[in-house]
Amino acid sequence: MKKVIGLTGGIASGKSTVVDFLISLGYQVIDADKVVRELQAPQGRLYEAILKHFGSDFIDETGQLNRAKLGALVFENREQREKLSLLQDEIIRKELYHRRDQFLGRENADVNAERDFRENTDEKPREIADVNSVSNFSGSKIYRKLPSVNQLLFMDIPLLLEYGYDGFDEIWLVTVTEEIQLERLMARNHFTKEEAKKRIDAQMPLAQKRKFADRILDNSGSLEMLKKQIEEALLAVNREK
Ligand SMILES: CC(C)(COP(=O)(O)OP(=O)(O)OC[C@H]1O[C@@H](n2cnc3c(N)ncnc32)[C@H](O)[C@@H]1O)[C@@H](O)C(=O)NCCC(=O)NCCS
Ligand SMILES: Nc1ncnc2c1ncn2[C@@H]1O[C@H](COP(=O)(O)OP(=O)(O)OP(=O)(O)O)[C@@H](O)[C@H]1O
Repeated sequence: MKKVIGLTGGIASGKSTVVDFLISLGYQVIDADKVVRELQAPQGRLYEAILKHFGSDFIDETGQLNRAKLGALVFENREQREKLSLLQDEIIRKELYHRRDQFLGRENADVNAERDFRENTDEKPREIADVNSVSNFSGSKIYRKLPSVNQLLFMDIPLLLEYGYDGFDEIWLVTVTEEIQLERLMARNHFTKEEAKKRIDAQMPLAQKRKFADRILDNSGSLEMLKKQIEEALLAVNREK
């Protein structure tokens, strides 16, 4: 049976890092931030609506949406953030559910989507070395099977809990300590402490998100530690199928 796993977290908690690893293993991922960027591109379904409601000040000289400028506005001002959400939410939600339904075979996929799906589909079972196995010490590795790549779909949705997305078989939460989240966000986006805090405060606190999660991936440590937790989570999906 196919399973849909909702992947969420906080801003800069490491969702894309988890996604990169899942993709390297061959899994299919719907990345909500990427879908939003596609919809916000000129000709995209969100572009005209944003232009109409926020004005041409938010369009740059190449005709693209100036996301940095819009981001600065909406994270500064809750009312503007709600206005943007009202404008975008339904269209984004429909698109994400449509893509999920294509994976589940609930809709007739269009030609391109179907082709992409087939190109990404690989029947081979994934195998990884069991990192906890004693036999590793004698040099021979024990392999345990990961779920096959066409059995699972991951949906990376930053605001999954805030916006009440549903229909997942499991929810995985990528979490970090508040200090590390702030540090990584400032470093990645070159934000001041104040700018970073505003973005973090626009989301449900990670401590609160924990109670909605079926699995917690703690990304406060190294990338290696994160990968081990992802492998364990994948093996658990297989055990519980
Ligand atoms: C405000 C926008 C233009 C800023 O763009 P920018 O390129 O600066 O940021 P980016 O899109 O890469 O988002 C980075 C992160 O910010 C966080 N974030 C984005 N929008 C919001 C929001 N409205 N509230 C809280 N956090 C948000 C998410 O963790 C996201 O991963 C853009 O994020 C946007 O359109 N956001 C709304 C997206 C949305 O409604 N998504 C719903 C499905 S998750
Ligand atoms: N274990 C780790 N150790 C050190 N740096 C890390 C680790 N995991 C992620 N990072 C770095 O932290 C930053 C945030 O990670 P990432 O972009 O994956 O977060 P995200 O949750 O996808 O963010 P957003 O919500 O903004 O899309 C990136 O610069 C990434 O390279």
